Amino acid sequence: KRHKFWETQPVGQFKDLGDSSLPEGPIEPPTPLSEVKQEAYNLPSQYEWTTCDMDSEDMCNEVYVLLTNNYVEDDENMFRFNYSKEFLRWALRPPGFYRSWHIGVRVKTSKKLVAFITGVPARIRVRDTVVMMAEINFLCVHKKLRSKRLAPVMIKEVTRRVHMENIWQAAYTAGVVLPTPVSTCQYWHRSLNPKKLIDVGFSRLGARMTMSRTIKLYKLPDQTVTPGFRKMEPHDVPAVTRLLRNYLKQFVVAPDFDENDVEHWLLSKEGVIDSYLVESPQTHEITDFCSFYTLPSSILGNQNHTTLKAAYSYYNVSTKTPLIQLMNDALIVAKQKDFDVFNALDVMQNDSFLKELKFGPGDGKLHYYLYNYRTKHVLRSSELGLVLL
Ligand SMILES: CCCCCCCCCCCCCC(=O)CSCCNC(=O)CCNC(=O)[C@H](O)C(C)(C)COP(=O)(O)OP(=O)(O)OC[C@H]1O[C@@H](n2cnc3c(N)ncnc32)[C@H](O)[C@@H]1OP(=O)(O)O
Ligand SMILES: CCOC(=O)c1cnc2ccc(OC)cc2c1SCCC#N
Repeated sequence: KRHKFWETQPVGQFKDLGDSSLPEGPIEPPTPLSEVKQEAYNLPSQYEWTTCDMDSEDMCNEVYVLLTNNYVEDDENMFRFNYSKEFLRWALRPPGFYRSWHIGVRVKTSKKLVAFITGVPARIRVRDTVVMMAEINFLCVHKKLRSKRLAPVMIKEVTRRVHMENIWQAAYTAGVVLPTPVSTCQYWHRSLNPKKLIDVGFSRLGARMTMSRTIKLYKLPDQTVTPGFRKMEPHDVPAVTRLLRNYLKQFVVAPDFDENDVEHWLLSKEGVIDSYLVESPQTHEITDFCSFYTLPSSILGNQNHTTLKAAYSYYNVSTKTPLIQLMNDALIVAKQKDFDVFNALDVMQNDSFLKELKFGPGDGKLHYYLYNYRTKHVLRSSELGLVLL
């Protein structure tokens, strides 16, 4: 497949696969800041760049509406991600964020927002090297403006703005295969509301299974079972940071979270992120942690249901409680909160609980990418300690 744009970019190229003489690390050196292009890339004449201030209710709403109608759908067009405004504000304003990296494209005449791309700064460790990167996300072009090569311009513009902050690497995920994945993961789904998943056509009644038998199969206890299992609170940030930093050391690629990052990314926020921990009733030590984020999806073309309430496994650490028991408690809490499905990638040690907790494999893959950073080998999904939103 010809990748006319991606072949021009400092990313692993398919032709280089297998060439193990190429060293791990940056593909191109930084450019002197004085040589970074100062002016924005040219858009087709009827469009203009805009910076989307997510603090502004109106702008945040415009972004929400664009994504709600034009963002990612599954291959069968059954679902479309429906990130909430609160989620977008959370995802786009971590410590050290740049408003200039929240980039929109408007129609000059109508001022309608028709495209969007974002970056947020993140310290990402690759093996023993911590690299300042931009996490790129929410790339979206309105359905009516597709296949006009707008995406490469959006990507070059966010690259330019990231370069202006003296950052030269990026991390991103996509369901499409581009040059060249550092790793490829699989989605897994655990039904919490099997009747709804069957109604919308995602799941099907198993052979020789009745609906009541299926509901019984996925039934969960009303209460969590682990002693000391509770919601994370602000005063837990130092202990959770220690626990998480130590746990993430085992993975080849992982965020280098400090206390500020943990406070932003992992403290519970109603309807956005839920985080729990196990505090030993005897020693009051924090021994385990689990978290999931809330990402609903619009259900496309169904008479009885409009929204799928989905929880997505985020970061989980088990040092005393068996991971299977910890994650079963996460399922129990998600069911209590009326989620329809609990999704997880086969990253980190998730493979150890997926089948036993009755997750089923999805048909979608998620490819992980680094920009301007080569890894010696393609990584196994269990070597990934990074979850992007
Ligand atoms: C140092 C800092 C560096 C920062 C930047 C790092 C890199 C960040 C990269 C971005 C990371 C985003 C991560 C992220 O947001 C998470 S992945 C979600 C992406 N968004 C969607 O799928 C929403 C629905 N689809 C659309 O809005 C459009 O189809 C999009 C906008 C996706 C493409 O618009 P279009 O109208 O359908 O297509 P053209 O404009 O005609 O352009 C075609 C070219 O775009 C390439 N393409 C298609 N999908 C892509 C994707 N998901 N990543 C990268 N490239 C993608 C494609 O291969 C082709 O290039 P090629 O000819 O070389 O093959
Ligand atoms: C019921 C299981 O599927 C999903 O939860 C779901 C929901 N919405 C989507 C929107 C766009 C979409 O595009 C790839 C996929 C989904 C999926 S499956 C992959 C995400 C996970 N887990």
